Amino acid sequence: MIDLESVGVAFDEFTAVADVDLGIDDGEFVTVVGPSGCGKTTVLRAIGGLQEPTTGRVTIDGRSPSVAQEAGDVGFVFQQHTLLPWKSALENVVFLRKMADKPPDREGARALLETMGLDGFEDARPAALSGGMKQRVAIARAIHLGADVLLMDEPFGELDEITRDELGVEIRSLWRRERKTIVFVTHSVPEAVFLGDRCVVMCDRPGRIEATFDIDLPGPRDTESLGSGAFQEQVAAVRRTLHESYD
Ligand SMILES: Nc1ncnc2c1ncn2[C@@H]1O[C@H](COP(=O)(O)OP(=O)(O)OP(=O)(O)O)[C@@H](O)[C@H]1O
Repeated sequence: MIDLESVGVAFDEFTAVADVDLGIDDGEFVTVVGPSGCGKTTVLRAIGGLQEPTTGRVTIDGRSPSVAQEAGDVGFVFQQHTLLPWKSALENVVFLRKMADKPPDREGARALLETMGLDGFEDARPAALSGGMKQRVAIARAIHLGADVLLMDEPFGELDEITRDELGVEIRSLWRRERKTIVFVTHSVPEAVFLGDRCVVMCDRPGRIEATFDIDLPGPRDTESLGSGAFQEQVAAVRRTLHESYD
């Protein structure tokens, strides 16, 4: 369980985030959407122990985020893939486990790369991979770490729309299989609705939670559901909230 209690973050005189209260259950897929600068990354960094809150507190299973992170229980996937350029795809996936002092599992890493559609690219260096493939490696690395909590900051932000949609479907099926807790930050309302079981809408000045939506879409989520009426209605409701916050 991730718990944010009255979390505020200020940078000198500037309040980036104020009064964020949010509880995230184990195994939940939560998306955070809002305009640029509303504090989404700051909240994610506070959850991951990369940003100390100025007020309030964050706990992960009762521990401070930095303790959870050092134990290898929190994995990150950023917009920029952050792979090591001199290591192969496979080595990039396995090395974080080494850093976290977890037992090596090369076969597990290989199988994960295969699941992510990277069969045959295990020995390729990042420079030889497309943007989408690099992000697949970064996601495989975070999952292979064995972390229960995955924090994702616009991981598909630099990808074309079709690759985004496909990776969205893949990340949902990985999540269903692995039952990780995922917190996923995005600018894109359709992406937030498609991926999340719960969508947290943030607004700015100062950054805060404006509303939370339970996303209920019938049937499995695949690229077909992007055209469904239920999906469009949920997207419209989130958009309305974002626009109203500007009035
Ligand atoms: N280290 C920092 N020092 C000073 N100000 C910062 C720092 N980090 C973030 N900010 C400010 O805090 C606010 C929130 O930033 P943050 O990156 O969390 O927003 P965001 O919603 O993730 O934006 P984007 O979608 O553009 O990535 C912004 O106004 C930003 O300029």
